[in-house]
Amino acid sequence: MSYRAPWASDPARSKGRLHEEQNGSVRGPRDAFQRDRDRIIHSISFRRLRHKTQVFMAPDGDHFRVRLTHSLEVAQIGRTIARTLALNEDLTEALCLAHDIGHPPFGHAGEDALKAALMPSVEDGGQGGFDHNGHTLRTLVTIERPYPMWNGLNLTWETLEGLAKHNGPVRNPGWALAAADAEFPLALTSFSSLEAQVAAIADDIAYDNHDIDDGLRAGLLTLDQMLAVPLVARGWDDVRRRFPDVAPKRLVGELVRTQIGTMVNDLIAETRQRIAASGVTSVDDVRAAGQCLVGFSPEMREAERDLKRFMYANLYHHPRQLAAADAAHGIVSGLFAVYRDDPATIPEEWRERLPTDDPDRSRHIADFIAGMTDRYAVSRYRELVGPIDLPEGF
Ligand SMILES: Nc1nc2c(ncn2[C@H]2C[C@H](O)[C@@H](COP(=O)(O)OP(=O)(O)OP(=O)(O)O)O2)c(=O)[nH]1
Repeated sequence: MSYRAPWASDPARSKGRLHEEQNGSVRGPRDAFQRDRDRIIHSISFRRLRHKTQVFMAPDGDHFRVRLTHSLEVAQIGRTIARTLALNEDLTEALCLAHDIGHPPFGHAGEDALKAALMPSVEDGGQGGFDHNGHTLRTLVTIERPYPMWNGLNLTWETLEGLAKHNGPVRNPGWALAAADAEFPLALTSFSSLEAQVAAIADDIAYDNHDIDDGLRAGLLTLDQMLAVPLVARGWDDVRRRFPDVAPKRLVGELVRTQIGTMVNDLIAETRQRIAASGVTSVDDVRAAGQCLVGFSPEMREAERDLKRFMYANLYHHPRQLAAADAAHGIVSGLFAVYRDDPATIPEEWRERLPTDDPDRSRHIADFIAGMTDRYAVSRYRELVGPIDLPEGF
């Protein structure tokens, strides 16, 4: 379409889908990337994100982010950036909405437990390890089964490619990514489209900011403590100057809004400059550019790194979070051991497809566990293993 930049992804020029589709009558007016976005929204894995940990495990408070609300905030930020840069909004949105679909229950703690259960080295008898980005591809290509004729959502090459390269070009794909790439080659070593680069950085902008909001809400962070971060201190000065008579606790939302706006504006200005300087004229040029064209200015990159360092030290690794992560690790590894030692405990739908030998058997069990929501994992653990006292922070 004419309002899109020449370096934007174009659905009319998509490299297509793995399986040919002939159901033209139900296709309607949507283009390929709109259909990808809609397939993701209608998938079971997407719905399950509503009960999967972002930072706080199975949170009781209705106002804390979970993977679903995080993904929606990422999509909102991604669409704003894509529209301003005249990129394809639908592809950007599809990538934002799907980027966390491979997360197991309990976020990083659940992932660590599955990593430990599936030893990485296949040569040494391991099962190929576990990684949430690789598992996003595996979920969308193999595990989701809404169609009668093939496994997976049969998404376009551009959507799968963007998800595979969420963290940039991939030199050493893990097991799941290599398997997806073997089925539908995704040119893993080149750079991704600008839409995928936008989705990746929209992810960071969203969680950098909403985790401040949630950390304050949970009482694990204080505003005074946060002012040690230069980016936050600058935002806070700006907010206080604009609203000198408003009580500080009423201004947290304004601080988060201001900071998202500052990061988005910095990103757009820097990206415009990089695109102009690179001389790219097509999406193929973008993939061959040898660098990420979407990015923060050097000053903002440094400021954002400082913020992340602070958040790891003070929120993500807060003693209360570490205790919750320990308990979550125990739940996931406990479930893995039960299902492996006593396959009769696996629900029929998964048991009837259980491979007879390792590593396929362990992988199948990990697929089942990775799809669980936090609350489903807790309830299965209580039923199959025994009572568990969940620490504060669960
Ligand atoms: N509770 C807790 N949360 C964490 C930890 N590490 C990261 N998080 C939270 C912070 C963010 O909200 C979110 C970022 O992790 P993601 O898996 O979404 O992104 P990450 O950059 O780790 O990987 P990705 O970009 O998806 O490849 O998870 C942790 O060790 N504990």
